[in-house]
Amino acid sequence: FSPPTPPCLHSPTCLYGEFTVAGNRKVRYAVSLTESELIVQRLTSTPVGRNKVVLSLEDCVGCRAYRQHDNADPAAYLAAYFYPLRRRWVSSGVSRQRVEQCFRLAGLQDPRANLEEAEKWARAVRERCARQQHPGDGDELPRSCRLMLLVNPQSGKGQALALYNSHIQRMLNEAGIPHTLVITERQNHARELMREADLSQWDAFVILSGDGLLWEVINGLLERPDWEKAIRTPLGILPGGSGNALAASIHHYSG
Ligand SMILES: Nc1ncnc2c1ncn2[C@@H]1O[C@H](COP(=O)(O)OP(=O)(O)OP(=O)(O)O)[C@@H](O)[C@H]1O
Repeated sequence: FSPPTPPCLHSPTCLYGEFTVAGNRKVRYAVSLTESELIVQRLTSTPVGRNKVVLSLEDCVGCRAYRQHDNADPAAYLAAYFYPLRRRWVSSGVSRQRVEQCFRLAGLQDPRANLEEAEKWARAVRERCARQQHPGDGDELPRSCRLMLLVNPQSGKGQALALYNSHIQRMLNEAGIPHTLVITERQNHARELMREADLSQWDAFVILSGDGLLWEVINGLLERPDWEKAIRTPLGILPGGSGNALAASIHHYSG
């Protein structure tokens, strides 16, 4: 194939391909991957200004290649998941909105060759995402993270578990982050878990709750004999409580 003339506003194209999308095999798209962006251009004529989408790899949480369970179809699929800041309504503030790009690769008759091509793309997108999001890490990718996600089903109006089912589980899967879900059963449950956890098994603890559960996690870690090392374990908080003051401040200051 011969890539189209690279758009001068973007960095050089690293990968180029022409694919259809999962739901419509008639319309073809030119897909270009640069060091910092995924550029998707519709090849079939379309209303002016709506034929090109530029997605920043800084907003990409994950990318994967897969085949569907249809032996008659040799195609492979490439899915990339983005959460760019967008305005939902003209008058509203910006918030992160989910954008999924899913392409169908069926250039060859051999299903394995199509899958290999999709995997090559997925690896290339993930590597560039890592470089954009963690510029200091050189070419080395961070190893996959083993996460314990603690959810307090009682926090706030009792919506934390629903939030996990509707958003968080999907986002972690899209990001390729294996996680163990722990639903706290009572007051001080999280604190006891942190006192006893084998920290060699975990890379991070994330709390989906209000301030109270994080308070328990921190206290549990500080009550361990190895507290000085334990308290360095990365902690995260996703707002699932009523006030969420701590989550709001941390996310505000971290941008
Ligand atoms: N299954 C459970 N049943 C009852 N209480 C629980 C359970 N799991 C955790 N808890 C306790 O609930 C307390 C309050 O939780 P959390 O801070 O998450 O919610 P919240 O008070 O509604 O939120 P916010 O702090 O934002 O107002 C925690 O200190 C924790 O000990």
